[in-house]
Amino acid sequence: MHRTRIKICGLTRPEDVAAAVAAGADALGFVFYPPSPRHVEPSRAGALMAALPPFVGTVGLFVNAGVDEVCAAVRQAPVALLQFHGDETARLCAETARAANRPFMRVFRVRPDTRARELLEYEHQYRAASPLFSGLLLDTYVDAYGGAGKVFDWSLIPKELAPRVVLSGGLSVQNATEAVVLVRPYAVDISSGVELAKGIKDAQRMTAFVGAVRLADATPEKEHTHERRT
Ligand SMILES: O=C(O)c1ccccc1NCC(=O)[C@H](O)[C@H](O)COP(=O)(O)O
Repeated sequence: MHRTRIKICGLTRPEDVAAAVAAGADALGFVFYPPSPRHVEPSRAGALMAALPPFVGTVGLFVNAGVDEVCAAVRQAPVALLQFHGDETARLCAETARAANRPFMRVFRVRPDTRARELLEYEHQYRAASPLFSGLLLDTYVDAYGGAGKVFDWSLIPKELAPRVVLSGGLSVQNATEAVVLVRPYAVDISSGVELAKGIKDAQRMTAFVGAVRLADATPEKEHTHERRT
């Protein structure tokens, strides 16, 4: 049985970090994008991370940050993985990841007219650009950069790509089981769906979300009702 990994993103408070870990999150995300209401200073994120037990992954989310900015952030908050959520080119991701000495995830923001082939080519492009590329995170395209709680059409994800992707965008306690049963992604990522307010997480919703994903993991494989495009 596949165990879908779970990342909870946009943590800003020690009590939320503790609750996310208690809920069973595999990884925690810290938003290093000052305009975001979920922004944390790297020094604060470093302090939040210092309280973590072993085997909990940490991710630093950046939007169009410069190489120096990313390197300075990871010195204060030694996240295990970078997440590039803006318009960073493959070359810039490769250069930044090398300078920061960290693997990275690239975000693709899916639009209604995104084609399956485009997703596969995008993944290929980033994989070819750097050995530090660790995978694609699929989020929903919105005019702002993210954490908007909007779902995209999961049937756009090619079947061969699904087991490698991190699925995000508008996931919630209500839709998590369906999303995981339909897509069978490597991992899921949630932020606004487990919030009381922006940057303030809800312990009960985090626990319920993890439970909804585990329910999907335990649900036997069946024919996908969504037709996958190629
Ligand atoms: O959270 C933000 O404020 C944010 C700002 C800029 C870029 C990305 C941002 N968040 C992305 C995420 O938290 C997740 O990776 C993911 O997109 C899930 O978001 P949600 O739809 O709210 O669950």
